[in-house]
Amino acid sequence: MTGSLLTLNAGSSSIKVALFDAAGDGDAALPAARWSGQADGLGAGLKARLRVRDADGQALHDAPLEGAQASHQGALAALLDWHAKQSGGGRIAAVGHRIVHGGADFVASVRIDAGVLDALAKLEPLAPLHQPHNLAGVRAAMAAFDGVPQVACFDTAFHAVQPEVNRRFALPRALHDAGVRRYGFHGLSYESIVAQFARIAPELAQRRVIVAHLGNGASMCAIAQGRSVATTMTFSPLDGLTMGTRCGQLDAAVVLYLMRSRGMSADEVEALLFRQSGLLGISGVSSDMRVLEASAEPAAAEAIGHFAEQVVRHMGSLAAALRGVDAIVFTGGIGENGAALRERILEDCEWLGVNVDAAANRSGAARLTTAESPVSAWVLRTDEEAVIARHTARVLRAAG
Ligand SMILES: Nc1ncnc2c1ncn2[C@@H]1O[C@H](COP(=O)(O)OP(=O)(O)O)[C@@H](O)[C@H]1O
Ligand SMILES: CC(=O)OP(=O)(O)O
Ligand SMILES: [Mg+2]
Repeated sequence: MTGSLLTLNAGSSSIKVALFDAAGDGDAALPAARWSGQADGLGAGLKARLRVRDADGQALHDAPLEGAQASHQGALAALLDWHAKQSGGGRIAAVGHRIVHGGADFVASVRIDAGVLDALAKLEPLAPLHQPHNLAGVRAAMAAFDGVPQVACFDTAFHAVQPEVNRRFALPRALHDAGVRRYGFHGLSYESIVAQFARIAPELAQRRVIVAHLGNGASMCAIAQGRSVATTMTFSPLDGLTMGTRCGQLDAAVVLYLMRSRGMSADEVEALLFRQSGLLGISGVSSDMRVLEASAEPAAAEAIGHFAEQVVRHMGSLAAALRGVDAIVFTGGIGENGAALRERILEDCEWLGVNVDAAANRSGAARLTTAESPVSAWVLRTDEEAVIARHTARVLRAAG
Protein backbone atom coordinates (compact mmCIF):
# COMPACT_ATOMS: atom_id res chain seq x y z
CA MET A 1 0.00 0.00 0.00
CA THR A 2 1.43 3.39 -0.94
CA GLY A 3 0.25 6.69 0.43
CA SER A 4 -1.00 7.75 3.83
CA LEU A 5 -4.08 7.03 5.91
CA LEU A 6 -6.29 9.90 6.97
CA THR A 7 -8.56 9.42 9.98
CA LEU A 8 -11.70 11.40 10.76
CA ASN A 9 -13.32 11.39 14.19
CA ALA A 10 -16.33 13.60 14.77
CA GLY A 11 -17.27 13.72 18.48
CA SER A 12 -20.27 15.54 19.85
CA SER A 13 -18.25 18.72 20.51
CA SER A 14 -15.11 18.13 18.48
CA ILE A 15 -13.61 16.94 15.21
CA LYS A 16 -10.25 15.21 15.08
CA VAL A 17 -8.31 14.47 11.91
CA ALA A 18 -4.94 12.70 11.75
CA LEU A 19 -2.51 11.52 9.10
CA PHE A 20 -0.69 8.18 9.46
CA ASP A 21 1.99 6.58 7.33
CA ALA A 22 0.24 3.59 5.82
CA ALA A 23 3.32 1.39 6.22
CA GLY A 24 3.69 -0.96 9.20
CA ASP A 25 1.67 -3.99 10.14
CA GLY A 26 -0.50 -2.01 12.55
CA ASP A 27 -0.94 -5.02 14.82
CA ALA A 28 1.72 -4.99 17.53
CA ALA A 29 1.73 -1.37 18.69
CA LEU A 30 -0.72 1.36 17.83
CA PRO A 31 0.63 3.52 14.99
CA ALA A 32 1.73 7.13 15.65
CA ALA A 33 0.23 10.00 13.65
CA ARG A 34 2.48 12.21 11.50
CA TRP A 35 0.23 15.11 12.44
CA SER A 36 -3.10 15.43 14.18
CA GLY A 37 -5.60 18.25 14.01
CA GLN A 38 -8.39 18.97 16.41
CA ALA A 39 -11.26 21.43 16.34
CA ASP A 40 -12.95 21.56 19.71
CA GLY A 41 -15.55 23.63 21.52
CA LEU A 42 -17.95 23.10 18.60
CA GLY A 43 -21.50 24.03 19.51
CA ALA A 44 -23.49 27.02 20.67
CA GLY A 45 -21.75 29.45 22.96
CA LEU A 46 -18.37 27.69 23.14
CA LYS A 47 -15.03 29.12 21.97
CA ALA A 48 -14.04 26.95 19.02
CA ARG A 49 -10.38 26.54 17.99
CA LEU A 50 -8.52 24.56 15.38
CA ARG A 51 -5.14 23.18 16.45
CA VAL A 52 -2.79 20.97 14.48
CA ARG A 53 0.27 19.32 16.03
CA ASP A 54 3.11 17.26 14.62
CA ALA A 55 4.23 13.88 15.98
CA ASP A 56 6.27 15.59 18.74
CA GLY A 57 3.35 17.72 19.86
CA GLN A 58 4.75 20.92 18.27
CA ALA A 59 2.03 23.30 17.08
CA LEU A 60 1.73 23.55 13.29
CA HIS A 61 -1.44 25.63 13.34
CA ASP A 62 -3.55 27.25 16.06
CA ALA A 63 -6.40 29.63 15.29
CA PRO A 64 -9.92 30.38 16.49
CA LEU A 65 -12.84 29.16 14.38
CA GLU A 66 -15.35 31.97 13.86
CA GLY A 67 -18.91 32.07 12.58
CA ALA A 68 -19.84 29.22 10.26
CA GLN A 69 -16.42 27.60 10.81
CA ALA A 70 -17.35 26.94 14.45
CA SER A 71 -19.62 24.07 13.37
CA HIS A 72 -18.74 20.43 12.62
CA GLN A 73 -19.03 20.99 8.86
CA GLY A 74 -17.15 24.31 8.93
CA ALA A 75 -14.34 22.90 11.08
CA LEU A 76 -14.02 19.84 8.85
CA ALA A 77 -13.77 22.05 5.77
CA ALA A 78 -11.08 24.15 7.53
CA LEU A 79 -9.11 21.01 8.46
CA LEU A 80 -9.29 19.52 4.95
CA ASP A 81 -8.28 22.92 3.59
CA TRP A 82 -5.27 23.02 5.93
CA HIS A 83 -4.34 19.47 4.88
CA ALA A 84 -4.58 20.30 1.16
CA LYS A 85 -2.20 23.24 1.66
CA GLN A 86 0.29 21.21 3.73
CA SER A 87 0.48 17.81 2.13
CA GLY A 88 2.22 18.94 -1.02
CA GLY A 89 0.05 16.53 -2.98
CA GLY A 90 0.92 13.49 -0.82
CA ARG A 91 -1.27 10.56 -1.81
CA ILE A 92 -4.07 9.44 0.55
CA ALA A 93 -4.47 5.65 0.28
CA ALA A 94 -7.63 5.50 2.42
CA VAL A 95 -9.76 7.47 4.84
CA GLY A 96 -10.84 5.81 8.11
CA HIS A 97 -13.91 7.16 9.91
CA ARG A 98 -15.15 6.82 13.44
CA ILE A 99 -18.81 5.86 13.07
CA VAL A 100 -20.57 5.92 16.41
CA HIS A 101 -23.43 3.50 15.68
CA GLY A 102 -23.08 0.23 13.77
CA GLY A 103 -26.42 -1.17 14.96
CA ALA A 104 -26.99 -4.94 14.93
CA ASP A 105 -25.48 -5.49 11.48
CA PHE A 106 -22.00 -3.92 11.71
CA VAL A 107 -19.82 -5.64 14.32
CA ALA A 108 -16.47 -5.08 12.54
CA SER A 109 -14.88 -2.32 10.48
CA VAL A 110 -16.02 -2.29 6.87
CA ARG A 111 -15.31 -0.53 3.57
CA ILE A 112 -18.05 2.00 2.86
CA ASP A 113 -20.15 1.79 -0.29
CA ALA A 114 -23.55 3.29 -1.11
CA GLY A 115 -25.40 0.40 0.58
CA VAL A 116 -23.37 0.73 3.80
CA LEU A 117 -23.91 4.49 3.82
CA ASP A 118 -27.68 4.01 3.48
CA ALA A 119 -27.77 1.44 6.29
CA LEU A 120 -25.75 3.75 8.58
CA ALA A 121 -27.99 6.71 7.79
CA LYS A 122 -30.97 4.70 9.12
CA LEU A 123 -29.25 4.68 12.53
CA GLU A 124 -29.09 8.51 12.72
CA PRO A 125 -32.08 8.76 15.13
CA LEU A 126 -30.21 6.44 17.56
CA ALA A 127 -27.21 8.78 17.81
CA PRO A 128 -28.46 12.22 16.78
CA LEU A 129 -25.43 14.12 18.14
CA HIS A 130 -22.95 11.92 16.27
CA GLN A 131 -24.15 9.81 13.37
CA PRO A 132 -25.17 12.76 11.13
CA HIS A 133 -21.73 14.38 11.71
CA ASN A 134 -19.97 11.04 11.14
CA LEU A 135 -21.77 10.50 7.83
CA ALA A 136 -21.30 14.13 6.78
CA GLY A 137 -17.58 13.47 7.30
CA VAL A 138 -17.77 10.40 5.04
CA ARG A 139 -19.53 12.37 2.31
CA ALA A 140 -17.08 15.28 2.62
CA ALA A 141 -14.10 12.89 2.39
CA MET A 142 -15.65 11.12 -0.63
CA ALA A 143 -15.94 14.49 -2.34
CA ALA A 144 -12.43 15.61 -1.32
CA PHE A 145 -10.67 12.29 -2.11
CA ASP A 146 -12.44 10.95 -5.17
CA GLY A 147 -12.17 7.16 -5.59
CA VAL A 148 -10.15 6.69 -2.36
CA PRO A 149 -11.43 3.82 -0.13
CA GLN A 150 -13.42 4.97 2.90
CA VAL A 151 -13.55 2.66 5.92
CA ALA A 152 -16.11 2.74 8.75
CA CYS A 153 -14.79 1.91 12.25
CA PHE A 154 -17.55 1.50 14.82
CA ASP A 155 -17.81 2.62 18.43
CA THR A 156 -20.25 -0.23 19.03
CA ALA A 157 -18.14 -3.11 17.64
CA PHE A 158 -15.90 -3.54 20.73
CA HIS A 159 -18.96 -4.48 22.80
CA ALA A 160 -20.37 -7.12 20.43
CA VAL A 161 -18.61 -9.85 22.46
CA GLN A 162 -20.46 -9.04 25.69
CA PRO A 163 -22.37 -11.86 27.38
CA GLU A 164 -25.99 -11.99 26.26
CA VAL A 165 -27.28 -11.05 29.72
CA ASN A 166 -25.61 -7.64 29.41
CA ARG A 167 -26.75 -7.08 25.81
CA ARG A 168 -30.45 -7.44 26.55
CA PHE A 169 -33.13 -5.10 27.92
CA ALA A 170 -35.92 -6.80 29.88
CA LEU A 171 -38.28 -6.21 26.96
CA PRO A 172 -40.18 -8.78 24.88
CA ARG A 173 -37.78 -10.96 22.88
CA ALA A 174 -39.12 -9.79 19.52
CA LEU A 175 -37.86 -6.26 20.22
CA HIS A 176 -34.37 -7.52 21.04
CA ASP A 177 -34.39 -9.55 17.84
CA ALA A 178 -35.44 -6.39 15.97
CA GLY A 179 -32.35 -4.57 17.31
CA VAL A 180 -33.69 -2.89 20.47
CA ARG A 181 -30.77 -3.90 22.65
CA ARG A 182 -27.76 -2.62 24.56
CA TYR A 183 -24.97 -1.78 22.10
CA GLY A 184 -22.45 0.34 24.02
CA PHE A 185 -20.17 3.07 22.61
CA HIS A 186 -16.65 4.58 22.88
CA GLY A 187 -15.38 1.19 21.68
CA LEU A 188 -12.49 2.68 19.68
CA SER A 189 -11.35 4.50 22.81
CA TYR A 190 -11.63 1.34 24.94
CA GLU A 191 -9.64 -0.61 22.36
CA SER A 192 -6.95 2.08 22.47
CA ILE A 193 -6.79 1.86 26.28
CA VAL A 194 -6.65 -1.95 26.24
CA ALA A 195 -3.69 -1.81 23.81
CA GLN A 196 -1.84 0.87 25.83
CA PHE A 197 -2.53 -0.77 29.20
CA ALA A 198 -1.21 -4.11 27.89
CA ARG A 199 2.11 -2.34 27.24
CA ILE A 200 2.51 -0.56 30.59
CA ALA A 201 0.92 -3.19 32.89
CA PRO A 202 0.70 -6.46 30.93
CA GLU A 203 -0.40 -8.68 33.83
CA LEU A 204 -3.08 -6.29 35.11
CA ALA A 205 -4.36 -5.74 31.58
CA GLN A 206 -5.29 -9.44 31.48
CA ARG A 207 -7.41 -9.11 34.62
CA ARG A 208 -10.57 -7.14 35.51
CA VAL A 209 -10.37 -3.50 34.48
CA ILE A 210 -12.93 -0.68 34.55
CA VAL A 211 -12.21 2.08 32.04
CA ALA A 212 -13.89 5.46 32.60
CA HIS A 213 -14.03 7.42 29.34
CA LEU A 214 -15.05 10.83 30.68
CA GLY A 215 -15.44 13.46 27.99
CA ASN A 216 -18.29 15.54 26.67
CA GLY A 217 -19.81 12.13 26.00
CA ALA A 218 -18.99 9.82 28.91
CA SER A 219 -19.25 6.11 29.51
CA MET A 220 -17.55 3.39 31.53
CA CYS A 221 -16.72 -0.16 30.53
CA ALA A 222 -16.07 -3.34 32.49
CA ILE A 223 -13.33 -5.27 30.68
CA ALA A 224 -11.97 -8.76 31.42
CA GLN A 225 -8.98 -10.20 29.52
CA GLY A 226 -9.20 -7.20 27.21
CA ARG A 227 -12.81 -7.92 26.23
CA SER A 228 -15.91 -5.87 26.98
CA VAL A 229 -18.22 -7.42 29.59
CA ALA A 230 -20.64 -4.56 30.36
CA THR A 231 -20.87 -0.82 29.70
CA THR A 232 -22.98 2.12 30.82
CA MET A 233 -24.22 3.36 27.43
CA THR A 234 -26.82 1.12 25.88
CA PHE A 235 -29.16 1.57 22.87
CA SER A 236 -27.87 5.07 22.15
CA PRO A 237 -25.10 7.31 23.57
CA LEU A 238 -27.73 8.81 25.93
CA ASP A 239 -27.74 6.20 28.70
CA GLY A 240 -25.50 5.80 31.74
CA LEU A 241 -23.43 8.68 33.12
CA THR A 242 -24.38 12.35 33.40
CA MET A 243 -22.79 14.05 30.34
CA GLY A 244 -22.15 17.52 28.95
CA THR A 245 -25.65 17.94 27.56
CA ARG A 246 -27.08 14.40 27.87
CA CYS A 247 -29.11 13.24 30.85
CA GLY A 248 -27.65 9.74 31.21
CA GLN A 249 -29.70 7.05 32.96
CA LEU A 250 -33.37 8.06 33.10
CA ASP A 251 -36.63 6.35 34.01
CA ALA A 252 -38.36 5.81 30.64
CA ALA A 253 -41.63 6.91 32.28
CA VAL A 254 -40.24 10.48 32.32
CA VAL A 255 -40.40 10.43 28.51
CA LEU A 256 -44.06 9.33 28.62
CA TYR A 257 -44.84 12.04 31.16
CA LEU A 258 -43.18 14.76 29.06
CA MET A 259 -45.14 13.71 25.97
CA ARG A 260 -48.53 13.06 27.60
CA SER A 261 -48.72 15.60 30.39
CA ARG A 262 -46.44 18.32 29.00
CA GLY A 263 -47.51 17.88 25.37
CA MET A 264 -43.92 17.70 24.12
CA SER A 265 -43.24 16.28 20.67
CA ALA A 266 -40.67 13.53 20.02
CA ASP A 267 -38.30 16.14 18.56
CA GLU A 268 -38.67 18.33 21.63
CA VAL A 269 -37.98 15.42 23.97
CA GLU A 270 -34.93 14.45 21.91
CA ALA A 271 -33.58 18.02 22.09
CA LEU A 272 -34.22 18.13 25.85
CA LEU A 273 -32.54 14.80 26.66
CA PHE A 274 -29.60 15.00 24.23
CA ARG A 275 -28.84 18.73 24.09
CA GLN A 276 -30.26 20.57 27.12
CA SER A 277 -29.68 18.18 30.01
CA GLY A 278 -26.61 16.79 31.79
CA LEU A 279 -24.06 19.28 33.16
CA LEU A 280 -25.68 22.08 31.15
CA GLY A 281 -29.18 21.27 32.36
CA ILE A 282 -28.26 20.98 36.03
CA SER A 283 -25.91 23.98 36.14
CA GLY A 284 -27.64 26.33 33.74
CA VAL A 285 -24.07 27.58 33.20
CA SER A 286 -22.25 25.34 30.72
CA SER A 287 -21.77 21.82 29.37
CA ASP A 288 -18.01 22.25 29.66
CA MET A 289 -16.32 20.85 32.78
CA ARG A 290 -13.55 23.48 32.72
CA VAL A 291 -16.13 26.29 32.75
CA LEU A 292 -18.04 24.63 35.61
CA GLU A 293 -14.86 24.18 37.68
CA ALA A 294 -14.10 27.89 37.25
CA SER A 295 -17.66 28.99 38.10
CA ALA A 296 -18.76 30.31 41.50
CA GLU A 297 -22.41 29.34 40.85
CA PRO A 298 -23.71 26.78 43.41
CA ALA A 299 -25.57 25.01 40.57
CA ALA A 300 -22.24 24.51 38.76
CA ALA A 301 -20.84 22.72 41.82
CA GLU A 302 -24.04 20.69 42.01
CA ALA A 303 -23.62 19.58 38.39
CA ILE A 304 -20.02 18.48 39.05
CA GLY A 305 -21.21 16.61 42.15
CA HIS A 306 -23.90 14.83 40.13
CA PHE A 307 -21.36 13.82 37.49
CA ALA A 308 -18.94 12.45 40.11
CA GLU A 309 -21.67 10.58 41.99
CA GLN A 310 -22.85 8.82 38.83
CA VAL A 311 -19.28 7.74 38.05
CA VAL A 312 -18.90 6.28 41.57
CA ARG A 313 -22.25 4.48 41.46
CA HIS A 314 -21.55 3.00 38.04
CA MET A 315 -18.11 1.96 39.29
CA GLY A 316 -19.93 -0.23 41.83
CA SER A 317 -22.27 -1.62 39.18
CA LEU A 318 -19.44 -2.48 36.77
CA ALA A 319 -17.31 -3.98 39.55
CA ALA A 320 -20.29 -6.24 40.26
CA ALA A 321 -20.52 -7.18 36.56
CA LEU A 322 -16.86 -8.29 36.77
CA ARG A 323 -17.38 -9.89 40.24
CA GLY A 324 -14.51 -7.72 41.47
CA VAL A 325 -12.05 -5.25 39.99
CA ASP A 326 -8.24 -5.12 39.75
CA ALA A 327 -7.60 -1.78 38.01
CA ILE A 328 -9.39 1.42 37.02
CA VAL A 329 -8.26 3.57 34.07
CA PHE A 330 -9.37 7.17 33.40
CA THR A 331 -9.41 8.63 29.91
CA GLY A 332 -11.30 11.19 27.75
CA GLY A 333 -11.03 14.99 28.04
CA ILE A 334 -12.22 15.11 31.67
CA GLY A 335 -10.62 11.80 32.72
CA GLU A 336 -7.22 12.79 31.31
CA ASN A 337 -7.11 16.41 32.48
CA GLY A 338 -9.44 16.78 35.46
CA ALA A 339 -7.10 15.85 38.33
CA ALA A 340 -9.38 17.30 41.03
CA LEU A 341 -12.35 15.31 39.78
CA ARG A 342 -10.28 12.11 39.52
CA GLU A 343 -9.15 12.56 43.13
CA ARG A 344 -12.71 13.09 44.31
CA ILE A 345 -13.96 10.00 42.46
CA LEU A 346 -11.09 7.81 43.67
CA GLU A 347 -11.57 8.94 47.30
CA ASP A 348 -15.21 7.92 46.99
CA CYS A 349 -14.10 4.50 45.68
CA GLU A 350 -11.98 3.74 48.76
CA TRP A 351 -14.60 1.16 49.81
CA LEU A 352 -13.71 -0.73 46.62
CA GLY A 353 -10.04 -1.02 47.67
CA VAL A 354 -8.70 2.13 46.00
CA ASN A 355 -6.07 4.17 47.91
CA VAL A 356 -5.43 7.31 45.90
CA ASP A 357 -1.94 8.88 45.90
CA ALA A 358 -2.96 12.55 45.71
CA ALA A 359 0.53 13.77 44.77
CA ALA A 360 0.89 11.21 41.96
CA ASN A 361 -2.59 12.10 40.70
CA ARG A 362 -1.63 15.75 40.38
CA SER A 363 1.88 15.14 39.03
CA GLY A 364 0.92 13.75 35.61
CA ALA A 365 2.04 10.20 36.51
CA ALA A 366 0.22 7.30 34.83
CA ARG A 367 -0.38 5.48 38.14
CA LEU A 368 -2.68 7.31 40.58
CA THR A 369 -2.72 4.97 43.60
CA THR A 370 -0.27 4.05 46.35
CA ALA A 371 2.00 0.99 45.91
CA GLU A 372 -0.09 -0.88 48.55
CA SER A 373 -3.48 -0.07 47.04
CA PRO A 374 -5.37 -3.36 46.43
CA VAL A 375 -6.97 -1.83 43.34
CA SER A 376 -4.73 0.40 41.23
CA ALA A 377 -5.94 3.41 39.24
CA TRP A 378 -4.33 4.89 36.14
CA VAL A 379 -4.72 7.67 33.63
CA LEU A 380 -4.02 7.10 29.93
CA ARG A 381 -4.53 9.36 26.92
CA THR A 382 -7.05 7.80 24.57
CA ASP A 383 -6.03 7.52 20.92
CA GLU A 384 -9.13 6.71 18.91
CA GLU A 385 -7.31 7.90 15.76
CA ALA A 386 -4.61 5.22 16.08
CA VAL A 387 -7.28 2.53 16.43
CA ILE A 388 -9.13 3.89 13.37
CA ALA A 389 -5.82 3.81 11.43
CA ARG A 390 -5.14 0.24 12.59
CA HIS A 391 -8.60 -0.95 11.53
CA THR A 392 -8.46 0.92 8.22
CA ALA A 393 -5.10 -0.67 7.34
CA ARG A 394 -6.51 -4.11 8.22
CA VAL A 395 -9.61 -3.65 6.05
CA LEU A 396 -7.42 -2.54 3.13
CA ARG A 397 -5.06 -5.50 3.61
CA ALA A 398 -7.95 -7.96 3.78
CA ALA A 399 -9.28 -6.53 0.51
CA GLY A 400 -5.83 -7.25 -1.02
N1 LIG B 1 -8.13 20.52 32.43
C1 LIG B 1 -9.39 20.07 32.40
N2 LIG B 1 -10.08 19.87 33.54
C2 LIG B 1 -11.35 19.41 33.52
N3 LIG B 1 -12.02 19.11 32.40
C3 LIG B 1 -11.37 19.28 31.22
C4 LIG B 1 -10.03 19.75 31.14
N4 LIG B 1 -9.67 19.80 29.84
C5 LIG B 1 -10.76 19.39 29.12
N5 LIG B 1 -11.77 19.07 29.95
C6 LIG B 1 -13.15 18.66 29.59
O1 LIG B 1 -13.21 17.60 28.68
C7 LIG B 1 -14.50 17.66 28.03
C8 LIG B 1 -14.33 17.36 26.54
O2 LIG B 1 -13.89 16.04 26.42
P1 LIG B 1 -13.54 15.38 25.00
O3 LIG B 1 -13.22 13.95 25.27
O4 LIG B 1 -12.46 16.19 24.33
O5 LIG B 1 -14.90 15.61 24.20
P2 LIG B 1 -15.65 14.79 23.06
O6 LIG B 1 -16.53 13.83 23.78
O7 LIG B 1 -16.41 15.80 22.27
O8 LIG B 1 -14.58 14.06 22.27
C9 LIG B 1 -15.07 19.04 28.32
O9 LIG B 1 -16.06 18.95 29.33
C10 LIG B 1 -13.85 19.78 28.86
O10 LIG B 1 -14.21 20.80 29.76
C1 LIG C 1 -20.38 8.02 21.83
C2 LIG C 1 -20.08 9.37 22.38
O1 LIG C 1 -20.70 9.81 23.31
O2 LIG C 1 -19.06 10.03 21.79
P1 LIG C 1 -18.45 11.45 22.25
O3 LIG C 1 -17.78 11.22 23.55
O4 LIG C 1 -17.46 11.78 21.17
O5 LIG C 1 -19.59 12.43 22.36
MG1 LIG D 1 -15.14 11.78 22.55
